Amino acid sequence: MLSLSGVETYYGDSHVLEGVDLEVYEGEVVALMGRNGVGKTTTLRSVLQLTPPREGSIRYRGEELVGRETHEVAARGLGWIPENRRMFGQLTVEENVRVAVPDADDADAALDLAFDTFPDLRERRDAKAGDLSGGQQQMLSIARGLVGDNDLLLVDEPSEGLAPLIVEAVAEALTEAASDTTMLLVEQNLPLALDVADRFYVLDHGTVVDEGDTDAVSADGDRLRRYLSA
Ligand SMILES: Nc1ncnc2c1ncn2[C@@H]1O[C@H](COP(=O)(O)OP(=O)(O)OP(=O)(O)O)[C@@H](O)[C@H]1O
Repeated sequence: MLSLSGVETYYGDSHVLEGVDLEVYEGEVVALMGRNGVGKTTTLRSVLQLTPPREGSIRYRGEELVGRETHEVAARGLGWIPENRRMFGQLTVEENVRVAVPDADDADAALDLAFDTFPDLRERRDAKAGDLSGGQQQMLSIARGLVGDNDLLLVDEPSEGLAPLIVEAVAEALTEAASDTTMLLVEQNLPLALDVADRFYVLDHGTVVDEGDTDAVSADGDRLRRYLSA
C-alpha cells in the first residue's frame, strides 16, 4: 500500500533521512521506532509531502507521491494524527470532530464513534478544545484522525506525555481503528507499539537498522531496547 525507497530528506543543509526503505501492506499496523531526533516525524512529513524528499520514491497504491502537493496526498485517503495535537482551539470538542468528517451526513455517527472511544470527550463536548487538558486534547486529536475516513493513517507518538490510564484508552482506540484502517505508527512506548503493531521498523541515523514482526521482539525485548534507550 505504501512503499518508501531510498528516501532522503533534508531541512536546509541538515541531512535527516539518509535513504529510508520501508513497506506498509494493506490492513497492517507498522510501528516506526527509534530514539528522539532520528527522523521518525520527518518520515511521516516526507510521506505527506510536508517536507518533500530530495531523493527517493514514495509510492501509495503504486502511485508516486513525491512531487505532489500535500492536499493531493490527503485526497488519496492518507490521514495524519500529528504529534503536536493540531486542532481548532476556539471551536468546541463537538465542532472539532464535525469539521474532521468529510461528509456532513456522517457527522452524527462520527461523534458517536469519537465519544464511545473516549467517553471523557462526551462530557466535554461543548468545551473549547483550547480549554481541555493535555490528555483530553490528545484524545480529541486521535478522535479527529479516526473519524476522517482515511485508508492509511500516519500516527505520530499518540501516547506522548499521557498518563498510563489514558495510554491504555489510546491503545484500545488504535487497536479498534486498526480493524479497518492501515496504520504507520510512530511510537516510543515499547509496550504500546508491540501491543498495537504487527510489524516494526527501527530508525537510527536516518536509516532503517532493524525490522521484523512484533511477535518476535515481544519474546526478545533487548533487541529493540538497545536502539531505544538513550
Ligand atoms: N523544521 C525543522 N528544521 C530543522 N531541523 C529539523 C526540523 N524538524 C526536525 N528537525 C531535525 O531533524 C531531526 C529529526 O527530527 P524528527 O522530528 O524527524 O525526529 P523524531 O525521530 O521524530 O524525534 P522526536 O521523537 O524527538 O520527534 C532532528 O535532529 C531535528 O532536530
